[in-house]
Amino acid sequence: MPHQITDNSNPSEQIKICVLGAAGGIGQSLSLLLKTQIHYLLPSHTNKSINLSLYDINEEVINGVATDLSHIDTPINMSWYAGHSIDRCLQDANIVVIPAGMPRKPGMTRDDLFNINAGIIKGLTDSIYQHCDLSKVFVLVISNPVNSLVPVMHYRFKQLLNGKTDTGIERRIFGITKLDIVRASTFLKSEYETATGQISSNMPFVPVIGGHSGETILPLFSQNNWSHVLPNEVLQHLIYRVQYGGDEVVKAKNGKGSATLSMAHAAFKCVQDFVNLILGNAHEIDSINFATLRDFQERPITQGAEKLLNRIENTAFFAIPMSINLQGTNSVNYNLLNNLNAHETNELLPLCLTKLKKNIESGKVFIESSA
Ligand SMILES: NC(=O)c1ccc[n+]([C@@H]2O[C@H](COP(=O)([O-])OP(=O)(O)OC[C@H]3O[C@@H](n4cnc5c(N)ncnc54)[C@H](O)[C@@H]3O)[C@@H](O)[C@H]2O)c1
Ligand SMILES: O=C(O)C[C@H](O)C(=O)O
Repeated sequence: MPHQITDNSNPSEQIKICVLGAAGGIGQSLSLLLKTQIHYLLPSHTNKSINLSLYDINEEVINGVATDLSHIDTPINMSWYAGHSIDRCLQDANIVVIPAGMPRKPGMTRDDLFNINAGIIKGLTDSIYQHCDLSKVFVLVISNPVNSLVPVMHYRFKQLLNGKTDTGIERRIFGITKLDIVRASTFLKSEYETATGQISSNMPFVPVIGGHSGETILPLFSQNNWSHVLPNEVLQHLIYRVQYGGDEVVKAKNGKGSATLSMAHAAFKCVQDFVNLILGNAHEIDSINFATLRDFQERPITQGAEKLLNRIENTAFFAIPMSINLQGTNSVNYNLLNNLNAHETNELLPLCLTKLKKNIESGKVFIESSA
């Protein structure tokens, strides 16, 4: 190792996507999607190319997986690395996606993964700090517990940067919570079709805000008309299913890990957005990600939601619709807070915020006490 295949392109015309933990369940499936699909975003006449750069600590598996992927006939350049070669993997990266870390087994919570995965994320943050251009790279964290590991990365960067804020990296670190949105959409469609007897070829969009664990996951079914035909007990069941969808998969896999295929699909959707942004296909993308809200938000909000907004901002990290440009989060769209129903406002949100704050604090304390 390391390996590089057919890469004759000029680095300035190249978009480099790194997957750290590429030999794992999510890493392999995501890398397959990227190798087979991501070039469709390239305009037909372009001098730009996409380079997929894979890394894992498991040298044997990454070597096999990447060699296999490298035979696929798409115009995606590939390179792969293991062990100490992470520097070459990360050099010139535009997007770093991180599914590195332990998955759950039945009986475990995501918080039970904290000790081992926080150490992994701290180490990878140090590598990104050393080898990436912090004024351009986007970092997308998949590893669990997302609610604590995004703060681990955020506060580790703060520590390493020692007061310097000129790179703006804090605006370009995101936790991927897209799987909750994917699940909310899938489960709502199924309940809607059962309730109405109507089959639809469309998928309903349900914003899911908050965090990515149990009651910190806040699906806003009130925001989609399809849910309005459902009886209250079905809605309550839907909320529970989205909040504990991860457990459903962990139980079904019976000790062989957690969601990998649906997660790879969700991560691929996110990466597509960022590639579109970097290619200039979009000047700004709107998406829901788990990120810090402090320090940079605009406040296009009506009076009614002001109290809610303060509670969310005090939590410091939260998944909510945001507009992102090449510099990172540009503005946070708080408008949907004006339309929450009473149950979402008075019961679900307070529970979410209480638990989320604790998870965020764990990440912060981990970095402060391991300086
Ligand atoms: N955000 C979400 O919605 C979501 C969904 C599903 C799973 N996850 C999480 O994603 C993580 C990965 O899940 P998985 O099923 O792919 O696990 P996995 O065990 O199959 O793969 C993890 C990979 O990470 C690698 N790895 C470990 N330490 C590393 C390091 N320091 N650098 C590089 N690679 C390293 C391992 O060698 C392995 O190949 C878990 O923490 C899981 O809980 C998150
Ligand atoms: O549940 C898990 O541990 C994995 C992931 O967070 C999920 O929601 O499927």
